[in-house]
This record gives sequence, C-alpha cells and structure tokens, in this order.
Amino acid sequence: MVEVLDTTLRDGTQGEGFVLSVDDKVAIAKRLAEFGIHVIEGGWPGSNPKDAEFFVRMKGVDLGEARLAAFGATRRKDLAPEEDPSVLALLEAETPVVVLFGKSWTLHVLEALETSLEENLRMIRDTVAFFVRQGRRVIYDAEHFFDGYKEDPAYALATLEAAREGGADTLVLCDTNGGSLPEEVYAITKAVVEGFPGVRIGIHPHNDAELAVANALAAVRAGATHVQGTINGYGERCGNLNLTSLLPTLVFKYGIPALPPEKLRGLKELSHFVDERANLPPNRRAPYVGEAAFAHKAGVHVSAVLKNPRTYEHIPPEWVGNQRRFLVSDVSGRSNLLAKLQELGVDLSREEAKRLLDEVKALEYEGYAFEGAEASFYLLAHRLRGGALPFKVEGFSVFVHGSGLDTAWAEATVRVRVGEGLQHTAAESPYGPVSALDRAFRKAVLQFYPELADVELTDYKVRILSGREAGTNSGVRVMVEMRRGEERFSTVGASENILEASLKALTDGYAYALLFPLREREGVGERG
Ligand SMILES: CC(=O)SCCNC(=O)CCNC(=O)[C@H](O)C(C)(C)COP(=O)(O)OP(=O)(O)OC[C@H]1O[C@@H](n2cnc3c(N)ncnc32)[C@H](O)[C@@H]1OP(=O)(O)O
Ligand SMILES: CC(=O)C(=O)O
Repeated sequence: MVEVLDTTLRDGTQGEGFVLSVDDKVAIAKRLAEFGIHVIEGGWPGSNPKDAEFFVRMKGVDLGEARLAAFGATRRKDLAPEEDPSVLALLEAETPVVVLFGKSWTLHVLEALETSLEENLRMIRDTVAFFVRQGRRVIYDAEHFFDGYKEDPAYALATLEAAREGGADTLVLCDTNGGSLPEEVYAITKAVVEGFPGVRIGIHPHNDAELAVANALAAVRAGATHVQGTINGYGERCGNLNLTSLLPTLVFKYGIPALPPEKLRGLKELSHFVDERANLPPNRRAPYVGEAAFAHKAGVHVSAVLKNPRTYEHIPPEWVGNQRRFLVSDVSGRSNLLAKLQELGVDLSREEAKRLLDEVKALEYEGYAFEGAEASFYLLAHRLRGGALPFKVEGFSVFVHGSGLDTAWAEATVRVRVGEGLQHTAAESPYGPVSALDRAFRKAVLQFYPELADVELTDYKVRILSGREAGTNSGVRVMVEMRRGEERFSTVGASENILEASLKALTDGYAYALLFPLREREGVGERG
C-alpha cells in the first residue's frame, strides 16, 4: 500500500500562473477526498490570509476517509515553538495532520537559515515534538534530502533521526531542486528505508529534470510507501510530481494499489476540474488524461487500432476516464476517414472515402486543418455526396471606419441565397469586421432558420500560414468554435484574406448546425 498526499493546494499554488481562491481550494479539497486521496495538504496557514481562511472554512467540512493536513516550517532559530507565530498559526488550523519541513542540507542550514548545524537539529526535534504533544500526526518533509545526503550523508541522516525522536510518523525525502536521478533516488531511499525500520518513508520529487515520476517510482521500488504530488503536476518552478501520471502507472503497471482501480475512472475529470478552477487550459498532450492521449492520427495507426486497440494503446482509455479519438488530416489513410464518418453517422462507399481523402489532403496543403474542425469535415463529406446546403453566400463587403486609433467600428453586408430568395442585409458592430459579418449573416438567415438563435460563437482563432508570402501578405487559417446548448463544434476556413477565411469558417458552423441538429448521442461530437 502506498499513501498518497496531494499538495495541489499548497505546493501547486507555488507554481507560476496557478492561483486559487478560497472557494476553489475548498471545492478542490472536496473533489480530492471524493477521488480517494488519503492526505490533502491545504496550505500554509502562517503564510497568508487566504490559507488561514481556508482552514477556518474547512473546520465544518466532512472529507470522509481523507485527512486534511496543514503545512509549515520548523520553528525559527532561537525561538521556542510556542513563541513562534508561524508555529502557532499552524496549530490553530486544527488539522489532524501537520506537515513540517526542515533542512537536511548543510548548505541550507549555514547559508539560508544562517544558524548552526546543532540548532537546526533542535529546531526539527522541538517542533515535531510540539505538534505530537498536541495530538497531531506529524509528517516530516526533509527538504533537499537527496542533495544534502550527497554532500554530507551523516548530517542528512541526523536530521531524519531528530524528526523521528520528536515523534514524526512519516519521513519524506524531498528532491526539492528536482535534479536528482532515479538511480540516486533508489540507492538513497533504500539506505534510509533500511536505516529506519518501522518508520514510513515518503518521497516528494520536483520535476526540474522531467524525472519526478521516474524518481517517485524509484523511491517506491526502494521501499517508500508515501508519495507527495499534485494534480497535473503544478508546483514550484517546473512543477511537482504529477499524480495524474504517477497513479495510473503505479496501479496498472506496478500493481500497487495506491488507490482502487475503479477510482481512476474519474482521473481525467479530476484533472480537468482542477484546470477549470484555476482557469487554465488543460494540457492536451498530458499522459493518460490529455485529449490527445488516445487520439490516433496516422493512417497506419488508425487502421490497426480499428482491428485491435492494443496495437497502439498502452492501456484502455476508459480505465482513466478518457476516450479514444480518430483524427482526420493529411497523414490520414482511408481508415481514419471511415472511422470518423462512422462516428458522425455518415455512410460513404470506399470509393467516395478515397475521393474525400484526396480532397482533405489537397485542402490541408492549402492551409486548412481538419483535425480540430470536425464540423467542416462533416460538411466536406456532405458536399461530396451531393448533399444540398441550407444557404449559399453569393457576396459580401466589409468596411471599417475610424476617426482615430481608438474609435474603429465596422459594417458589413452579405448577399445570401436561401431557397429561391436572395437576402441582402447589412449590420454594424463596435467589435470589428468579423463580428459585423457574423451579425449581417445571422440577420439574413435567422428569419428562415430561427433555430440558429441558439447557436453562438464561443471561440475564434487566426493563424498565419508559414511557407507562403511573408507578413501581411501571408495566408491565414481561421478556426471557429460554436456552441449549441452543451454541444460544441469547430470549423475551419483558409484564404489569403482573413475576412474570407472567417466567413468560410462561420458559415460552415451555421450550415453544420442546420444539417446536423441531433448531435446528442453519447460519444458523438467534439468535446470542448
Ligand atoms: C521547499 C518548499 O517549497 S518549502 C515551502 C515554501 N513556501 C513558501 O515559501 C510559501 C509561503 N511563504 C511565505 O508566505 C513567507 O515566506 C513566510 C510567511 C513563510 C515567511 O515570510 P518572512 O518572514 O517575510 O520571511 P522570508 O520569506 O523573507 O524568508 C523566509 C524565512 O524563513 C526561514 N526558514 C526557511 N526555512 C525554514 C525552516 N525550515 N525552518 C525555519 N525557518 C525557515 C528563512 O531562514 C528565512 O528567515 P530570515 O527571514 O530570518 O532570513
Ligand atoms: C517541502 C517541499 O515542498 C520541497 O522540499 O520541495
């Protein structure tokens, strides 16, 4: 059994750009508890009012089996624990578990704390003992343990001994600077495990050499039974041990039941929940939980996966709550297309699929990108089968007016054929030419298709296409995302002219919404 301590709410918030409100912290703590995390480190109550308030709010919250921990430092040099305001703030958090960090590396004792090696040992022993006397479980985080051990093993071990004498029940070896190698971590952890029989040994690795997961696994193989990390690897500098990578590896590959396997079905949802609360975009390429983790693009791969998913998947995606996806692009073969068309509910013969594939490859050469624009791909297939479109744009114009640099507004006209009638409408917008075009187009078609009132534009991205004319003469690709209720779908347009590319992408979105009104089936549709 390996105990899991999550420090997203403490070390995670030491990561650049990862900021949580008190409400976010409370919500995440509850989610971590539901997920089955054993110890949830909520923050450093002596550090700031937000963390202090978090612990006040958590006093009434039932976390079930999970235990809440507050984090803090050993007492200041030459002060008794009961005189140190930071120690007292930690006590007032009233958590069942206290995580104390102390110095293991002589460099830090002498140059950061500016105290003697003996006083540091007393600081560790006294502070641990103080909390143990108050009935708290103390987890001792030995900061810079591996660096300290490499320089002066006897002193590093003496700091652990001081924590044990104080009554700490878990000694955690921290790779604080994140530069240790798995073989060093293995050897040093093994020496500590053998030197401290009966004491739980843990690991807290950082990811500065991209080795946090490897180092955690090395420590566990050497006998560590407690790991500390964060969801999505947020944390100081390059981040902390990423639990969303470590946990499935421990459980599914090493067979170590850190959490019950069925809990890991909620892993992707938990990962996205934390990103959502922090208002950060999820990492698409994250192992196990990223959107791309089970997305198959190359034709050879898709062809094999359709025959047997094990050919290109190391685990079934559903084990971690993820889904298999097939992408369409210029590295596709017929299998990608047939799989995607089946997902979209479109029947094409092999011959038609071949023509569609040629068309996709030619358009991608011109600058289109269909892998993130399934709605445009659907329309392409629809047109290839001779399907009718609900409208046809026959012309447009756009004007931008301004009497100074901050006064611009735009007006647009569009000519759209709907059935037998030709609509010619105009609209203006203070938000720029694309918005004016969108308004004019909607005005033209809404009277015929009132259901489009429920469709809204949610994202708009422009990208300059490389390998063409430079600067403002470059071609552009526009990607648009639209929403209808819970459903999101994306389209693409490419042209030398940004407004033409925009109108292509916009009108693809509206045409798709009209042609494919019932995309509520399970597993169908792009996920936003
Ligand atoms: C490896 C880790 O991630 S440990 C966690 C680190 N996390 C944080 O630092 C985030 C929260 N920190 C804070 O809010 C502030 O730094 C506080 C409130 C803790 C301290 O603030 P200040 O009193 O203004 O001190 P400051 O931040 O400038 O310096 C840290 C002090 O803690 C001392 N210190 C560092 N580690 C320890 C330790 N383990 N035990 C005791 N004292 C320590 C330093 O020697 C320094 O003391 P000095 O002011 O006498 O030089
Ligand atoms: C304690 C801690 O966060 C570290 O050593 O990295």
